[in-house]
Amino acid sequence: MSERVIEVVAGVITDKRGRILLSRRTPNRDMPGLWEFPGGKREAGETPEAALIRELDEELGIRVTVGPPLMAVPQRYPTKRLRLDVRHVTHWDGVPKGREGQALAWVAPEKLGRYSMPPADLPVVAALQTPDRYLVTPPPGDADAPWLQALDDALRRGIRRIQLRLPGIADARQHALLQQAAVRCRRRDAQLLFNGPVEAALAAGVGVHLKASVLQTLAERPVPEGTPLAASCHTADDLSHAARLGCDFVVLGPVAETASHPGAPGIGWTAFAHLRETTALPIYAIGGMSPDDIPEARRHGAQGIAAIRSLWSPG
Ligand SMILES: Nc1nc2c([nH]c(=O)n2[C@H]2C[C@H](O)[C@@H](COP(=O)(O)OP(=O)(O)OP(=O)(O)O)O2)c(=O)[nH]1
Ligand SMILES: [Mg+2]
Repeated sequence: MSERVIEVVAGVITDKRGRILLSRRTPNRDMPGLWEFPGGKREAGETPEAALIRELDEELGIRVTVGPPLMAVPQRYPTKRLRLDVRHVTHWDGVPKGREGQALAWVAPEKLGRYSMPPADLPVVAALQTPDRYLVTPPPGDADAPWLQALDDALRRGIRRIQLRLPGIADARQHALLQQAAVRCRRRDAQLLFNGPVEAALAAGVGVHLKASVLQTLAERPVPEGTPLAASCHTADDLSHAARLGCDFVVLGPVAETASHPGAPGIGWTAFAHLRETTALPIYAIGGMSPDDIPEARRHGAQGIAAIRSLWSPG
């Protein structure tokens, strides 16, 4: 991992209808024909904002106001390493034109998946389409009612992606909680993934979350396309295996020390970003994370954070 990292800055330009502008790479460059967020390489001494303003003028003929960062994706390609720094563009003047002969398309966010994009863009698309928080449930205590109440509270607070994890709970009780959680999530249009037997998840009509140890035993996708599939990853090997199985997203960590594994140090953000480089999967950072960590997670290529405590009973 010695080569220089190429710094690229790109913009999410949104029209009044919420469609996003993509630009098609021309035949004479690398990755020809792929669609991308308009932008380009930062020049020496240039800030990311100045680079984006210059690139969008050169490539599209528009003058932009650069808004907040969406995320930055460290990515390793066969012959280079880059860091794709993606910014929202909050305002622009002029009519975008393909000034370098490139095709342009305005695309509704939910349709971005129909466009072939470079690997570094896949986590960015996921961040535009799916939640920045992935709640992992704690097991219930003696009674189910307070646990179900806490689940409802989390849904009411806006949690829309949940891993049902019930370590140490007997099968019959797990099954009953799965049914009740599935109903509640469906009502709120939230995605539920069961960290447990695949057959039980399929019968309940929910997705599957694979433990790292289970992930490694599988040779192919254990659920049909369309059933959400995620996995817990700790190593580059876990990540490549999850990508081969066709996981929709993964969690990677522990980033920091966590109350569920006291004394086990986290891998830290630098190691997280190095692992992130090796895959195009959308990733949530896990391990001692709270919503306050989302901006830092996004600077290191995560689309957000996964957590038990800070998302289950905040404050
Ligand atoms: N602009 C942009 N580049 C991306 C995206 N995703 C991605 O992997 N890349 C890669 C493709 C290229 O290897 C690199 C950007 O280089 P580029 O060729 O567009 O650079 P540039 O606009 O400065 O053009 P040039 O003067 O170097 O030809 O980043 C993306 O969404 N937008
Ligand atoms: Mg460019």
